[in-house]
Amino acid sequence: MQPVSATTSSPAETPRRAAIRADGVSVTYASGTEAVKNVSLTVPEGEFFGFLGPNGAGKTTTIKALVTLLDPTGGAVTVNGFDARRDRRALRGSIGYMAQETSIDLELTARENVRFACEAYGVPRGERTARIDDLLALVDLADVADDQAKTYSGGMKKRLDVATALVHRPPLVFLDEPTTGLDPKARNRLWEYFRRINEEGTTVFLTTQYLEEADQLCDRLAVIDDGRIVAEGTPAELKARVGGDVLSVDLVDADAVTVERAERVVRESGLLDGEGVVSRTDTGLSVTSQRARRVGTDLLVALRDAGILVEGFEVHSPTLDDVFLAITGVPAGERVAGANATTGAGR
Ligand SMILES: Nc1ncnc2c1ncn2[C@@H]1O[C@H](COP(=O)(O)OP(=O)(O)OP(=O)(O)O)[C@@H](O)[C@H]1O
Repeated sequence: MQPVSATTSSPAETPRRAAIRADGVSVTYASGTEAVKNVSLTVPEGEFFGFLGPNGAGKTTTIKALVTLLDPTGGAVTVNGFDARRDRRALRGSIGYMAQETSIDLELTARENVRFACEAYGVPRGERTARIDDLLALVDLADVADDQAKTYSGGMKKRLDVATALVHRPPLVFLDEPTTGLDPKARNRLWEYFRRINEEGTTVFLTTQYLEEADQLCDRLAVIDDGRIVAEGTPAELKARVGGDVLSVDLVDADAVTVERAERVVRESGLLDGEGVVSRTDTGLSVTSQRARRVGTDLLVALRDAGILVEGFEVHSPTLDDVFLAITGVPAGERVAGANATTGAGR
């Protein structure tokens, strides 16, 4: 293995080695699309790291550069101490990768799929049977291990995908939007496995569009938008960056003209004292401010005095959805070309 540099954490902790290190990584596709622009990040061993971003932000392209499925046009990648250009084979052997598209063969049973993965990853013959049984038990597919994968639900197929990515017991696993399209129950079940794997020492790099998923699972997050990392920190740090509480106001008429008028009323009320952020939402407004709790009622009165009917409201501590809205200007999971609905209240 190549020597790896250590990452520093709090002075009291022993510095952990970096499982992933990306230095100024850029990827421009042949079409000219600059999908990833000068991305640098370090993930220490043992961390559960989340990589968030809206559709087309560059998450999959970054993951592909990290797992050597594509060569960056600029920058350097080191994973588990292996340089992505020089030690490609060794790097690949040291990681698990669950792609967005399934890699299982639907005609085969779960057992056959995992056995096939064992062969592909060179798991010693004598260890295979026990390894297969362990993994199928881990993802709760032991009872249906001999049924063809085509008879499985979406959640079961994803769980089989996870099992095949783990056959060689990699110290680091990349999960690219592993729960997209699953119902909440199936998603929760996968979260349990991911947690368990991480608790047993596996470093996890997860991309997701689901902010609750990131909040539930991740020690630390980076947000990518339009190919650039725009925020990084623990979920708590990112929420603190929002700067205050959030007043969500649902309007009776949430048409563009009324919402714009409501936004103007809030901004010109003087109640926010020049700080805070007012964002338009599908149902009305979101007002993020240190003063949201104190002046919430007065803002509602100002709207009523302007003839704008309020259907409902609530004040809450920031969630990652609010972080996302504040950073990228669009609600999570939405990408509106050319639109930026966030405006500073005092501007
Ligand atoms: N093979 C490709 N050739 C050209 N452009 C591509 C290719 N793959 C992705 N892109 C473009 O690169 C940008 C980043 O795409 P990428 O798939 O990395 O984003 P993402 O954040 O993973 O999105 P999603 O959440 O939709 O999967 C997008 O503009 C996309 O259209």
